[in-house]
Amino acid sequence: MTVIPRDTAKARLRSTLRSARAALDPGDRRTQSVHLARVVADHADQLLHGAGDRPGRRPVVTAYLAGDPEPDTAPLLAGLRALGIDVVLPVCEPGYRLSWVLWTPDIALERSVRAPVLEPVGPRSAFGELTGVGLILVPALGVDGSGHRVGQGGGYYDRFLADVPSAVPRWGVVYRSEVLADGVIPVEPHDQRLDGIFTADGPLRVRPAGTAV
Ligand SMILES: Nc1nc2c(c(=O)[nH]1)N(C=O)[C@@H](CNc1ccc(C(=O)N[C@@H](CCC(=O)O)C(=O)O)cc1)CN2
Ligand SMILES: Nc1ncnc2c1ncn2[C@@H]1O[C@H](COP(=O)(O)OP(=O)(O)OP(=O)(O)O)[C@@H](O)[C@H]1O
Repeated sequence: MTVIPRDTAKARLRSTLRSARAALDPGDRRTQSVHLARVVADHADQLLHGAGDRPGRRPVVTAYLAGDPEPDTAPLLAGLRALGIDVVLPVCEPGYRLSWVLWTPDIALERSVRAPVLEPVGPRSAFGELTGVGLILVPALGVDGSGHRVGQGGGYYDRFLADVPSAVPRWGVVYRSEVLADGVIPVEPHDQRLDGIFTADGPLRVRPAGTAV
């Protein structure tokens, strides 16, 4: 099981954000999740750049299977698939690495042995084995206006994003109250910045397109 430090400024912020998220009204969470799915579907195309320009091949988005009280990604996954976009989902591997499984609506799910999340059961690929990935959707508890992110604390996405070409856009998915003021998130050297934030209110680009990490 993932070991997470609890006594740092970031750990305290994580804990505050977790409590605030859990305190959101469930109806509001559902409504925001549905709006979020629409926002992502409406903007995926322009973010995907040339990822779909491969004859006969579908563009690919990396997403994730949300667990309560994260914004529900079920409508989002279905919405992307309805647009002809392949969605891949993460599996937690040893060493805080992620592998990826192609999502289908009827895919079997099982609880991860490494983190309290559900994972798809199916053939796994390393990110480098995937072709056509044009957008990375990143789970977060909060993101600030410079693209700094607080996640669940495993460091899975910081490690993953460090190895992904910066040309592939990486966008956080949060409730609108989780867009934080600059300076609130303690930044560490390993932290990977995001290019933008999806909320129910729309896309918010926080770094100019093409900026190097
Ligand atoms: N839906 C979802 N899937 C994901 C992530 C995520 O943030 N959300 N991850 C993003 O990296 C990875 C899993 N990472 C995680 C790492 C630790 C915890 C975790 O331990 N959470 C506990 C807190 C334990 C504690 O308080 O110490 C919890 O939620 O109760 C959750 C996810 C990959 N899959
Ligand atoms: N590229 C990396 N190489 C080595 N260790 C890393 C790297 N990125 C993060 N870590 C370690 O992972 C741990 C968690 O990092 P952090 O608190 O930033 O997680 P997080 O971004 O909130 O989590 P997650 O990405 O799983 O949602 C820290 O102990 C950090 O040192």
